[in-house]
Amino acid sequence: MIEVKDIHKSFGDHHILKGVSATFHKGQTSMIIGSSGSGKTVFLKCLLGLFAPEQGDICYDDRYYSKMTLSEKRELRKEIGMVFQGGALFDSETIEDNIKFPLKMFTDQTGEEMKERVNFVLNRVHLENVNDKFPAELSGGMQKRVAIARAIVMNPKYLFCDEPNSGLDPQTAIVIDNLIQEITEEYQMITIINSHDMNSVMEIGEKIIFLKQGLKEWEGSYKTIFKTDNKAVTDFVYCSNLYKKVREVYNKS
Ligand SMILES: Nc1ncnc2c1ncn2[C@@H]1O[C@H](COP(=O)(O)OP(=O)(O)OP(=O)(O)O)[C@@H](O)[C@H]1O
Repeated sequence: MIEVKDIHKSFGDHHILKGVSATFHKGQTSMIIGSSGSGKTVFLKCLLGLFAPEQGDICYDDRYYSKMTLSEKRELRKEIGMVFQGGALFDSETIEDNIKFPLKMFTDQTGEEMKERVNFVLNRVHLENVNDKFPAELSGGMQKRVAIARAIVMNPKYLFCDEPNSGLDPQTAIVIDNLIQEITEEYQMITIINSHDMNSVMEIGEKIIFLKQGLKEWEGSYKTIFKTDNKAVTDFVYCSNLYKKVREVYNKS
C-alpha cells in the first residue's frame, strides 16, 4: 500500500500541493484527474521521489520516505516503473536498448539475461520483431507499448503513468488502458495514472482522485463519479455534451 500523508509542495512562494492525502492499493489502478495546473504532475513527481515535499510524508509498504537512507531510496527507485508523458523513448536507441536501459542501470544481468527479459516484456505488451527498430519506425500506440514494457522490465511494485494516452486515437487509447489495467492485476502492482482522458477515467478508474488547486477536492470511482453532485467534479467531467448525455442515460438506468 502507498499512503500519502498530508503532503505540501511549493516552488518559491507558489504553494502547489496544499496538504494532499491518499491511499493506493495493490492490484488497483487509480487515476488522478483535475484541470491543467492543479498539481497532478507535481503529485506524481513527489511519489517518484523527484520532488521532496516540505511537509507530510509518503509511506511505501510501511517504509516512510522521510526516514529512508539514500541506499533505501535507491532500492525504492528500482521498485518504481514510470511511463512518462509522450513515452520519453530515446530516439537514437533501438527498442531493445530503450527497454534494457533500467536493467543496465540497476542490475548486473548479463547481455543474454537482459535480452531474455526484454523479449518477455515485449511479448507481454503484444509486440514482436521490433527489437532492432527505432522509435520513429513505430506507431504512437506501439511506442506507448514500448514505454510500458520499459516501465515493467524491472518487475516493479509501483507503476506511475503520466498521461499514457496523450496523442492516441480513442480506440488505441482503450487498448493501452486495458493493457495497463491487466498488467496491474496480473503483477499486483500499485498503479497511479495522471489523466485528462475521461474515457480512461470511466474505463479503468477503480479509484479516482480529483485535484483542484493543489487540494483533493473529491475521491471516488468510475461507479460513483456519475452520481456525484460535487460541482467542481461535474464541471470538469461534464464539460462535453457527450458526457452530459452519458450521465443522463446512466442516472436513468
Ligand atoms: N519544477 C517546477 N518549478 C516551478 N513550478 C513548477 C514546477 N513544476 C510544476 N510547477 C508549477 O506547479 C503547478 C502545477 O503543475 P503540474 O504540472 O503539476 O500541473 P498538472 O495538473 O499536471 O497540469 P497539466 O494537466 O497541464 O499537465 C503549475 O503552476 C506549474 O507551473
